[in-house]
Amino acid sequence: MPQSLTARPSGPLHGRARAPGDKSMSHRSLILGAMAEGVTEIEGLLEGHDILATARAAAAFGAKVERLGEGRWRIEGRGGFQTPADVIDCGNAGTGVRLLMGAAAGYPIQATFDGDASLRKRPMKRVTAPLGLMGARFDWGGSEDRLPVRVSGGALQGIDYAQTVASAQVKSAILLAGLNARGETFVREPEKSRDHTERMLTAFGAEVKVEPDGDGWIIRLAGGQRLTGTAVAVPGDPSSAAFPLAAALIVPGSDVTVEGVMLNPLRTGLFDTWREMGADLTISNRRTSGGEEVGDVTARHSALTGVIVPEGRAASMIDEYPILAATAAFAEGRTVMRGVGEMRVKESDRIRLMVDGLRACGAAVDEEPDGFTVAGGPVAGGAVVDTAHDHRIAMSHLVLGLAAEAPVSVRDPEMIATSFPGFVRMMRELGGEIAS
Ligand SMILES: O=C(O)C1=C[C@@H](OP(=O)(O)O)[C@@H](O)[C@H](O)C1
Ligand SMILES: C=C(OP(=O)(O)O)C(=O)O
Repeated sequence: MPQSLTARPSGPLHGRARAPGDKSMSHRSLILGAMAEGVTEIEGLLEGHDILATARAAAAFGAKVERLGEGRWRIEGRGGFQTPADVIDCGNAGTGVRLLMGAAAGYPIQATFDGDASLRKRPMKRVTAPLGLMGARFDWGGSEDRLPVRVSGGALQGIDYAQTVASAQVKSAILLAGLNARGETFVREPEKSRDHTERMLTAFGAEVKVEPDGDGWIIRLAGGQRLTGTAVAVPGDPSSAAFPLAAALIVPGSDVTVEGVMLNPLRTGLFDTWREMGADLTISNRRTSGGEEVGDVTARHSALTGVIVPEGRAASMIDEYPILAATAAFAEGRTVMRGVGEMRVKESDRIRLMVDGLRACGAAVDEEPDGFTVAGGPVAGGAVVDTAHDHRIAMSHLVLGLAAEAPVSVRDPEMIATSFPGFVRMMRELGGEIAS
């Protein structure tokens, strides 16, 4: 991958593309497959770097992990994790490390987790605190709350845990640990977050009870349940599909269809928001695949209008605010995004990076502690943007550059491969001019 990539003002984007496998479900299919007894066959697995790190971790914990073909993987679990020989390096993946820590905590083993420079900056206590209450021990390698950390697991007790922020990663870590704890585990969420872990645990034979509770729900799981390997079909990732669809919305004359996009309502907040902005977005060929609703999503160039994004929608589109902000720069009026302080603790401080990048491209943006506002208008472009090695920041600015008045370059685009290795090729095939 070159040191920078440049997107040039492009003619209309046209065509059909297939969304890469969903990252959240890909991590979970490997982890549950490794925890289960027997064979799990996965198709449609995302082969991004985050997921390959989780596949290596699954093997290090004792599962037999084989790649059968493109997106086709076979995992033979041993019904438990063994102490790995080496440090578990989760690379850039918050989801990978947090879910794996939860899974590992349930077994009487020790494992040290680490990651790249970005992952080493991200908070881990949100997961280690509840797992600690369950009885797991954590020894921090450097500063508390940051990787590397050694987990000593086993002999856990179920807990009743009320989350303050709706986080699917924290919920999932607790549930995976709870599987091997004594007694019942409860997780209370203030708002609903993605429910792939609950759905997939059920597919692997566990009983998970979910009850509504205000705007959120209570998830309940009895300890001592066994998982049995199963077949998993991973549908397309709406968070990745968002990039070609966004390009179609902002480049005049475009008409792009992304096939096989997962439409779980806890993941489609961006599509709802774009529609409210006036986007011409249609869904066809709705069907069920891998226990999830999927469809083909078509976006056509649209005159967008700024909106106030409801704060309660944040969890259903938390990774999509960067690309929403890029499209908002082309809308008429202001788009207000609040209640998204979580964006500051992702692969980068995504509020700061988007504010800086959009301003460098000539957009008017206001930054707030837990959000930002983008005022739409002509986007000059003509900037070289810092990505802080964050895949979504890189892709969002490249999409923006396709519709700006002058080219936009991004530094350090190699991280795009963590979630969307085929991004540049797909954008080029659709007619987007992106080159090194
Ligand atoms: O559970 C998951 O697969 C994810 C949950 C979200 O993080 P939080 O749980 O921290 O909100 C999201 O940002 C991440 O990309 C994937
Ligand atoms: C936040 C993200 O992922 P993770 O937390 O797994 O690093 C993301 O993909 O935008």
